Amino acid sequence: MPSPDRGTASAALIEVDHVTFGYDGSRRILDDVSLAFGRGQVTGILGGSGCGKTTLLRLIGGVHPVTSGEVRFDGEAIDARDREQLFKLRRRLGMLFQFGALFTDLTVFENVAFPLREHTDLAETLIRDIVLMKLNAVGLRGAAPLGIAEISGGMARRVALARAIALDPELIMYDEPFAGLDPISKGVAANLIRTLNDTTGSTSILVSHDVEECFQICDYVYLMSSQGRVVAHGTPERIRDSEHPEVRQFIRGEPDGPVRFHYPARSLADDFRVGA
Ligand SMILES: Nc1ncnc2c1ncn2[C@@H]1O[C@H](COP(=O)(O)OP(=O)(O)OP(=O)(O)O)[C@@H](O)[C@H]1O
Repeated sequence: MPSPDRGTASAALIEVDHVTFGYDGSRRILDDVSLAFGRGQVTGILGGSGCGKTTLLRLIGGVHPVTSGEVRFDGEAIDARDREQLFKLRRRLGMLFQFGALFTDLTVFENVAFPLREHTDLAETLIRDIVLMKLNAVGLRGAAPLGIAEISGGMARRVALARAIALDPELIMYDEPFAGLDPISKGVAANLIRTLNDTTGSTSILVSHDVEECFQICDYVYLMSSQGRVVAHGTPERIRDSEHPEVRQFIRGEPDGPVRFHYPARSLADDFRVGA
């Protein structure tokens, strides 16, 4: 079982330390996982559908308490039951949800202004300047007055990105930022994530199925297995060169291998009453 690289752990903004978690007692989603997210770095979490990537982001955001182990933000253990701590934590954290989750009845401008109005007492003129600056950073200042229905999926993702960085978070978590995007929009989104990370000095965690985009922009990558474990971790180069069969299957997108195509089932003979 890999553990966080102790050499970088002290520089880590987030440490997931031997965490086990299940939504209920019947099934473990994460099984004794340890990951470290270096300050100023973009770290990718790759893995097939349902392996617990989004769950991991929720634990970092303090949405659910861990069953065992500890998640630390800047050295402080996150307690999902401590509302005061969570309020402060969430102020330091930006989240880009799967498919953006924008308010469709608000304009592009209003969507980005939303967290500023919710979390600050800034004057309207200052909010206006910040919103336009954030939209400028994602290339959409000119789209400020448009409705969400009037913009493309790729633009919507960028608006969600502008909203995620509105409060200058120290940590930005991206859940499937490339899902449903065409190759050009994917490339634009990937470049933006890297550029925003570097220009704002924040730390980014990127959950994705997209191996190439992830490898292009990440400093470090974790690969999770369907059993809720970390299979491999390292720089994209190291992961790409890995001889581990499950890593190779995932990187090459092979339909069958250590990760089985078939969900566990009774034998064909049993199900079709053959040879009974
Ligand atoms: N709120 C919940 N209550 C119970 N089970 C859940 C809940 N959310 C997710 N799960 C289950 O936990 C497992 C992991 O889900 P999760 O969304 O973390 O996976 P994922 O790796 O992010 O998948 P994907 O790549 O498809 O988004 C899945 O089997 C899912 O059905």
